[in-house]
Amino acid sequence: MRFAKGHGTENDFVIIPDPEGALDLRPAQVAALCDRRAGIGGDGVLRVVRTAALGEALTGPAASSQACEWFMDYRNADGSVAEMCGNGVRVFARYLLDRGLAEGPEISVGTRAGARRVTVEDDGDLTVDMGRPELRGESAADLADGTVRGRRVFVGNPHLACRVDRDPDDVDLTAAPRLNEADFPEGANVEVFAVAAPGTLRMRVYERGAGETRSCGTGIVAVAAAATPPGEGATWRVRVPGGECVVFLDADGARLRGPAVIVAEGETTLLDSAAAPA
Ligand SMILES: N[C@@H](CCC[C@H](N)C(=O)O)C(=O)O
Repeated sequence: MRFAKGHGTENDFVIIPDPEGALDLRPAQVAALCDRRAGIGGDGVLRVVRTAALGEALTGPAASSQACEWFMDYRNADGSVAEMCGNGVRVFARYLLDRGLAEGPEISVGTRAGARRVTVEDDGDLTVDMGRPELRGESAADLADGTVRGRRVFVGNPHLACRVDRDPDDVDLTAAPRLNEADFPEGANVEVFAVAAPGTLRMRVYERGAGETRSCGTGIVAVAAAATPPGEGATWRVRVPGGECVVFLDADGARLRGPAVIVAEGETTLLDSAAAPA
């Protein structure tokens, strides 16, 4: 089976081309591909499938994806399915463009959170229309070194964006955050962030289904939305351990700009990981 490897601000993905939807990618196989010692290694898998061949009902928020030629079937490193990935969709678009499977400067990618328009910038960065982040009240997470409080933000997938009054590097993210299940029945990605300078945020993230990662595009949008006074627009630079993205917020929603690169390609065999559910 062919694969490619790519990343956006070091949020890294195994890309599996499956244009005709021939693969039945099981969670244990995804976990094996993402294993950093026994596999290729990645925070998730991007299965590249034609929307017409997906074999999955696209209803609710996903319905607008029906109009897209290509669908990003996103899986977390533990094999679970996620609705959306802000870094992944840029890497997915880069893969389509590099392989001549789509033509820029604008392409639309189907996701379980709906269609996402990606624009190629002159310097090679990609900008994604991320829709309107929904701010939904407060919640808390228990971390290894204490409790953090934050805003629940929905960016197609669920987030708890927690502003902390210390350097995010000093927060202990070694253990999975414990969340209020009533607030997050499907789990959530947890961000800790602080204002580093006017217009600049610093953020770290513990991703649902992947653990601490070096970046999370939807998380970057979530903290930008949480840091912006209600009803106002804003532009935020958001620094993460793996680099930097920019978020533009206005009445139409959020746009996420950042890099995306393909670093390798090759062949692999689909194996089951003993660590993941079959
Ligand atoms: N890294 C991604 C988010 C991937 C999905 C997330 N772990 C979830 O389960 O919601 C991003 O760049 O947005």
